[in-house]
Amino acid sequence: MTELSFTDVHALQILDSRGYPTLRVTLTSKDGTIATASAPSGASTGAHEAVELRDGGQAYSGRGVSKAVDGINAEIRQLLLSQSWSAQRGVDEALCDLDGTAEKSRLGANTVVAVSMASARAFAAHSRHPLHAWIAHTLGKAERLPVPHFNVLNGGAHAANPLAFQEFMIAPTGAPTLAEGIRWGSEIYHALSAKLRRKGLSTGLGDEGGYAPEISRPEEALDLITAAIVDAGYTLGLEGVSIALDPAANYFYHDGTYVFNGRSFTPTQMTGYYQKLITDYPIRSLEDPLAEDDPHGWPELTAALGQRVQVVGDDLFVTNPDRVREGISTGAANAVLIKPNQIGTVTETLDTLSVADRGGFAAMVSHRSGETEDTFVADLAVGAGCGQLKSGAPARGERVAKYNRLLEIADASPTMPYGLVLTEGGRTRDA
Ligand SMILES: O=C(O)[C@@H](CO)OP(=O)(O)O
Ligand SMILES: [Mg+2]
Repeated sequence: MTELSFTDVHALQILDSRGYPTLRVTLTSKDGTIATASAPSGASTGAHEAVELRDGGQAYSGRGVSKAVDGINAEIRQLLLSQSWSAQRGVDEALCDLDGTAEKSRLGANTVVAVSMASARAFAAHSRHPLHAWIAHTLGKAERLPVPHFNVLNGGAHAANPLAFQEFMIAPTGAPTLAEGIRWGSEIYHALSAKLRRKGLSTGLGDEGGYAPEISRPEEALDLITAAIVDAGYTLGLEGVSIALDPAANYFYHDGTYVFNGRSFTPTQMTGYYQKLITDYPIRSLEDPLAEDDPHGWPELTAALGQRVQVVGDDLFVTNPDRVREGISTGAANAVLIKPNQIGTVTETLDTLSVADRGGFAAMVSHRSGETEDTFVADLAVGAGCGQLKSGAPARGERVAKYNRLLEIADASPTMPYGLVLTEGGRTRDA
């Protein structure tokens, strides 16, 4: 393949799904392709994530990104136009060098990730492959349509209700095809709305499009969701519809104790609490069940529950290959959440996927709570072959953009397999 030459680089400030400023970049190549990408933004961020650049020097999403946009239109433009490029890794390494900080704070992770994703699209187009196929080829993996994990009930930092747990997801693990799975998800989402209305509960939405009723106990949320699954005519469990939780436990962890619903739990008691939840409900995945600063709790929880459920590190690993490597050696979890903007470049994201794969960890690709219409993560999930994507509710444009992109890929590739990749014990694994 000939080298890729960029002829123009241009960024502008746009809005994200929460109505906060973010940025979009467009790269024009000599071969005539135009590649764009937009930066998403998290609300419940891990302490070790790469850092966004916002005007006024504060990490508050309400601030503008004009400095970040200027950085792309000046410094980064100059860098990308200064030579031709043989591979994505070269572009990403040059971006990291230009930034010069460990956490990408000078140019900003929002800047770097948008340029990196747009560049990956340019390389894919240059090689005449769809983005997902280019990713699979770069990783040496077989493509697979992921099980969509629909976040149908929101709490924590994503909603104004008193529910401490952040995300309650339904996963059509037993659906025969992606299209069927997406239909199941939408039917259950609407059954849940009807159920909430019958109970006089609000159907107002949280940041990811899930309902945010005024409830506080996780069990209440799980009772509503399992009832909605049954109301919609589906069975509970891996052969039907399973549940995945993201408690995002950082947000209710204070001085070594987990506090919610007027009760306090030690890390060991939290493991006992989750044990009961996974016994009582068809839960297959627990993301951030404990806080990022609870190094002893994680291995203990994974040893106790890891044969029965997927234990996913999000804030714990922040898509960082070194942190995942450490987690593999300590047995802190058995899976990693993958969000490109947590680490900053596509190459580092793919490196994290490879580290996880070699260490026997599963992976789930994820959107952020502040999103745009960019669908990069849909292609990433397919190309990684990891079998799982979470992109919020089956409603709201920025969330369904990803699910609709999956449907488009499925339509163009009728023989591509769909579903989780499971070990004999029923745990998720990479393909
Ligand atoms: O915690 C999470 O997994 C994410 C996405 O759902 O939320 P945020 O983007 O706010 O970090
Ligand atoms: Mg999370």
